[in-house]
Amino acid sequence: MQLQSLTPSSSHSLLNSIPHFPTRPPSTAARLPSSRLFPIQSAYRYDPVTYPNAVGPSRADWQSSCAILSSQSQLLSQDEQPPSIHPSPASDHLASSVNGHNSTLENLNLVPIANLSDNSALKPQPKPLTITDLAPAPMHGSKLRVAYQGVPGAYSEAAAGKAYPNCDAIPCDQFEVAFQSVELWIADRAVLPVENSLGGSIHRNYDLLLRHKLHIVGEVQLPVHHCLLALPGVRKEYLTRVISHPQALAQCEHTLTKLGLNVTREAVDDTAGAAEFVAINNLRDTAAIASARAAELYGLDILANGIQDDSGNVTRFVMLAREPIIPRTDRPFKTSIVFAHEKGTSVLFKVLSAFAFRNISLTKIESRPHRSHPIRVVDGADAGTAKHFEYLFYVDFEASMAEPRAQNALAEVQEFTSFLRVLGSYPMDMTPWSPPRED
Ligand SMILES: O=C(O)C(=O)Cc1ccccc1
Repeated sequence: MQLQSLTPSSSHSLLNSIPHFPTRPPSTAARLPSSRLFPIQSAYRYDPVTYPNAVGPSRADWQSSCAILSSQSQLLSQDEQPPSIHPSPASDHLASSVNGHNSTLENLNLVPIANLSDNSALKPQPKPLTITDLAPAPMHGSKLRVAYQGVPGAYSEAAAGKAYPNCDAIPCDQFEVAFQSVELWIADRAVLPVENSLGGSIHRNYDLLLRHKLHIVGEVQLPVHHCLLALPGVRKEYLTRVISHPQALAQCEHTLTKLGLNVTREAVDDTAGAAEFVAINNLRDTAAIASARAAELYGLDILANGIQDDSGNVTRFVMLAREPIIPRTDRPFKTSIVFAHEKGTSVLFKVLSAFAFRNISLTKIESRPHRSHPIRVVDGADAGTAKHFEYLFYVDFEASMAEPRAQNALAEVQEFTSFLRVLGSYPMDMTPWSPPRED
């Protein structure tokens, strides 16, 4: 995997290219003049002496820009339609490209038939689209851009690299920004941690899946190997505080006590961000729980290695895209759904029996209270009415939506529920992994 360590100039060219990206017309936010993307200074000063291995200021520029995009995009309607594959009249002037076919409206031959001259047979004809042109694929060079929440060295970045070797991993300061960078065609995929073998489900991220229209197109399971990191020369006895992502703190709770540390725990947004924070602020009383790679990037020492309470600590991440993938049956697939019903509890029993009856194994079931926020249940005309549900149920099952048994199960589920959404049908991560050896 290649890190998104953009030079200032490449960072600018990335953002300057936003108005020219898409085959599909970019949204209002993406069409902002690029000059409006750079009024904000970096949140911190990049100091190459303090962190020789850290990424440069361009990452902060990138994050600032994402933040601007994020705030701009909140002005857009929630119900904005996904951009159409055909350029709209307003964007006819834009050169567009379909997976490497550089094209304007004319040479894509999308003009009305009447505009073709009689001797059109003599004219060079456009190259026909092939099936690969229609598949969701990166629009900007051969590298997939994968947005993740956190800074370089975060586990989500490693998950992006496992799912898409050779991708450009793009750090975002919030999950919301990672989602929106895909929705706005700045990134091709977003990576989202959803559950951990020790800490359980990451509920907030399930809620995000529902608030956005992205589709799950893949999953990866990542063994997570935590380290205790501090500034060079700092000893465990000097520590009064340990900071990290709440999941990482939970996963190391017992080991921290066993190490004899008398420290307060403080939660921050991501593990590598904690390491960066210790380094930037030159904190000699604070350690971070993060990866060995974060130690290397931010110039910290590893005081203790493999401090997770369970050596079989695995986090599951899902990969999100604007378009669903076409489900197949030639390899194991998983499907994720979310459903709700206005009243009555027997619906859960009925739904589960729809799967049991067809021998479809469930790998996950999660319920989320959902009293305060109404969900818009869209009808055929895409109008929709707001409905309040007591609980939402998230279910993962081991079948592909290309299989008749899965289709029949969902047809039945639909009969019992008032709200049903397929979050995605995607290949299961079958890679074997083994816990790292404890020394
Ligand atoms: O903070 C990170 O590095 C993440 O990617 C989230 C996370 C935190 C703890 C375990 C796995 C993923």
